[in-house]
Amino acid sequence: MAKIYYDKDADLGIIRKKKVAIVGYGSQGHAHALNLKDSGVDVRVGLHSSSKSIAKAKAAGLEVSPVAEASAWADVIMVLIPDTSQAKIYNEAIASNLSAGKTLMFAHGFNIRFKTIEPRADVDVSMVAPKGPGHRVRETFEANGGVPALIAVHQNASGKAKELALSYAAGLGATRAGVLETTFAEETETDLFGEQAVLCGGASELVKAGFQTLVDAGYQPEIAYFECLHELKLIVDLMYRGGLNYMRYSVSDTAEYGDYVSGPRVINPETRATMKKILAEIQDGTFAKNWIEENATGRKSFEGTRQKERDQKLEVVGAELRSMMPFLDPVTIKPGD
Ligand SMILES: NC(=O)C1=CN([C@@H]2O[C@H](COP(=O)(O)OP(=O)(O)OC[C@H]3O[C@@H](n4cnc5c(N)ncnc54)[C@H](OP(=O)(O)O)[C@@H]3O)[C@@H](O)[C@H]2O)C=CC1
Ligand SMILES: CC[C@](O)(C(C)=O)C(=O)O
Ligand SMILES: [Mg+2]
Ligand SMILES: [Mg+2]
Repeated sequence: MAKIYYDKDADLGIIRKKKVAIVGYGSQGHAHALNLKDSGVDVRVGLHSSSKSIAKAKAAGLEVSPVAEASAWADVIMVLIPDTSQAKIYNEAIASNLSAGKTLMFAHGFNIRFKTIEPRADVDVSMVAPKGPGHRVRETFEANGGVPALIAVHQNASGKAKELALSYAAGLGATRAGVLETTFAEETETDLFGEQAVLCGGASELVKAGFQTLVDAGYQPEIAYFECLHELKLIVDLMYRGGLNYMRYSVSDTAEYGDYVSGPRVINPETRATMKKILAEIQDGTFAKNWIEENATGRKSFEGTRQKERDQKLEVVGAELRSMMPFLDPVTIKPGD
């Protein structure tokens, strides 16, 4: 049985007595910094001098310092820059400011699991990993809710690493939803698998393949967009509230019958075997090695794919349709974002 912690299990007073450096002000960074600040925690954001996030963080009322300075000032250092930049920044600006008794924290176990960061033994190393995108971590907190999170302790020099991680999770709003205890290895492997096979890779390819099948068969792209992307959110919202059972209760019996007979033909034994292979490549370090190598050699393949994906017909049609639905608060991703 998973060990799950809620508000009543966490002491917010622990993190309120600490100085917390949030390194990075992107998707997770802005959410952690602002939620903790709103929870009464003494927060400072650490960014490099040419960072385009400095202005945003200052405009939100946060104090900003270079990463080394923020790390020297802090008792707790949360690393929230991209996974493949963390080892370099850790070696250049954090390690020498990480003295005995301090706490180093992560929101994903990648660099500890794959040993690209190996902190000194006399510091605590822990993780609070939200199970949701950073912008949702902030929005849900502002609506008095929370996004669930995983906590783990890699080094417990003080003997109090878990209590501090739980307190941090409370400041973030995660104990309102549930905080599950895990290890760095379990978080890293399940998170990478989930985003690749289901949440990002699996869902995107499913949407693209459905859209393309309809368009190739001569149906209107706008109808294909509404059918395969827009309505997906409405369906997933039902799952979010009541699981597959509530979704199947709400859709027609015709849709439910189609779900049972056709779903297993899309996600078939071959797809399941591929999922196992993807998991094995995460576990044996192949995925991490390839991703680190891609970054070290200039991200050519990644950037090329990103551009192609951004320009595809599904995105062009979708942007047009969303612009007619201001109530969705549509977002346009521009080059450089
Ligand atoms: N995205 C998410 O929702 C989730 C992320 N995580 C984990 O959280 C961590 C942070 O991810 P995420 O929030 O997506 O990161 P982002 O890509 O959003 O981080 C961007 C921030 O990092 C700064 N940054 C980028 N490169 C460097 C660098 N080389 N040196 C210093 N600062 C840099 C950027 O500064 P600049 O202003 O210069 O751009 C910006 O402030 C990762 O470990 C990730 O796995 C965990 C759960 C969900
Ligand atoms: C699903 C992607 C994620 O793991 C997340 C938002 O939880 C990430 O790495 O961004
Ligand atoms: Mg995740
Ligand atoms: Mg992830």
